[in-house]
Amino acid sequence: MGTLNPAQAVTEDTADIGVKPHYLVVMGVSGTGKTTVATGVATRLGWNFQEGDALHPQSNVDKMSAGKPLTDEDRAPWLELCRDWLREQVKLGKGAVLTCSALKRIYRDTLSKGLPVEFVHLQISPDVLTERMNQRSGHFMPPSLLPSQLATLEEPGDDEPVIRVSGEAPPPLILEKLLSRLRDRK
Ligand SMILES: Nc1ncnc2c1ncn2[C@@H]1O[C@H](COP(=O)(O)OP(=O)(O)OP(=O)(O)O)[C@@H](O)[C@H]1O
Ligand SMILES: O=C(O)[C@H](O)[C@@H](O)[C@H](O)[C@H](O)CO
Repeated sequence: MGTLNPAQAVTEDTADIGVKPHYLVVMGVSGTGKTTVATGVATRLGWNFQEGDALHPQSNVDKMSAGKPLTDEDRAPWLELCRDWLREQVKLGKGAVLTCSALKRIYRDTLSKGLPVEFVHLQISPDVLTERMNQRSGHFMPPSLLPSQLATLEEPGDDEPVIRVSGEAPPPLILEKLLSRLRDRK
């Protein structure tokens, strides 16, 4: 849940010129800046936005809040809801962005099967992540779950529909970089 607003720092003249609708899943482990970047993209381009964390069953939120990592079984119903949302957005046809950790390849395959979904992987070092998680307050995810998040992450392969962006720059710069990558992607 980012407090920074990258969209504010983007000037009018860099606008959304040349960005056609995409269906993005901003992925990565907890604290990478998914919400910050995804809300920036959605605000800038007028696309629909869904916070993936809001689709978790309460049992998953309770489990993570108690410092216990989710299993494949825990994540399955959540991924289905994420996929339902993406499917609906593709039907609407105006572009959309979802935050979802999508840590394993099989999760990404579930989300994108038969849909024109692309993943935005925010890459960030464990040290920066730890610092961010420790500084963040008011979020259910405890920093103690970071090692299991990192151990579970399967980096997207070159055969996957992925846009890799460094998540370490200030949010406005990440947003500019991503918009430029989207403009280049037809
Ligand atoms: N590029 C950035 N530089 C510095 N701080 C950032 C950056 N992006 C996000 N942050 C801060 O790091 C914290 C995590 O960001 P955010 O909530 O967007 O991550 P997230 O990946 O959505 O996390 P989660 O999956 O746990 O909800 C927040 O306090 C946010 O303000
Ligand atoms: O797959 C998972 O383990 C979960 O989705 C987590 O990644 C959290 O939902 C999220 O990142 C909140 O911090």
